[in-house]
Amino acid sequence: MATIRQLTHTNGLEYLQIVSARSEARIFLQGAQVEYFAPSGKAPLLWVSSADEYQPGTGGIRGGIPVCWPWFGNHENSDWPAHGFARNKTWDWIGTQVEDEVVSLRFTLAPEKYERQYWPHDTRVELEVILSDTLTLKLTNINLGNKAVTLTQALHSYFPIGDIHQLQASGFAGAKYIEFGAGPYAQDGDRVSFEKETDRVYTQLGPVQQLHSVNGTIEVSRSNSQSAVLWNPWIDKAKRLSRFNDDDYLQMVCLEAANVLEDAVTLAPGQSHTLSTSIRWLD
Ligand SMILES: O=P(O)(O)OC[C@H]1O[C@H](O)[C@H](O)[C@@H](O)[C@@H]1O
Repeated sequence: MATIRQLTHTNGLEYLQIVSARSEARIFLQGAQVEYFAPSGKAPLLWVSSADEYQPGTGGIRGGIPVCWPWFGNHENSDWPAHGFARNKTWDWIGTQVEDEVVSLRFTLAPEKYERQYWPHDTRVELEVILSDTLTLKLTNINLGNKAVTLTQALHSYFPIGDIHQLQASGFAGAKYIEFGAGPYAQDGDRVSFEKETDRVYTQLGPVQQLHSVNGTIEVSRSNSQSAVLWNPWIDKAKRLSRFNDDDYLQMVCLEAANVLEDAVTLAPGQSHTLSTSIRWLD
């Protein structure tokens, strides 16, 4: 029988703890951030830094799946916050469904929490988190106004890959990427391995990638998304990053289901769009 408890972290943030026959998860209301997910009998599928202190408003927890909305990365207005404001705000938990030990939870960021100087638009944003043997996130935007709205976004997933030197990411054949402001480059082959700072914004990317790690293979699939970000900060950036240990780069990689660059979402009045990603252990 699935249980859902609303708890308060020792440092004050509220979260939901969900335990079912299929999986165990924690979701923080700040940012509607999934911070922990493990299918029954398997290792956690998400990575979190031990350096994070779970403080409010610091850009979310360094790990799990921060929601980057209503823009991804640095805004063209350089003093606007990186990755939007949604990851710093408390979302409302608005619905729960349990069927056959699959738990589905819905969250929304109320318009009164929007930073209006950045987002004057009349939109509704909702995140559905589906906890089964697989973790699925669906991020829906609806344009309730009478003008077209364009946004970029990402489900910024951090994965526990054990040893970055032994990681191979696959599923990139045919894609293009921009890195450190340069490109687009054509992807060379299907696989990516890591030997330096990597911060690639892929476009024209197929719907399924895999992370072949010493911990096993993680499959990440996406829908309504032709773009994704592949990130490891490596040695120097690890030292500069907040809420991150110097050697954390060895153990994590981010593969972020996105709508960025030419894959940005433009919604006509009344139109909706759902970005989704599913994550599972393959072995
Ligand atoms: O430190 P944050 O604002 O959470 O950003 C963390 C990272 O997010 C993305 O992966 C970007 O591509 C990186 O350039 C950035 O460093």
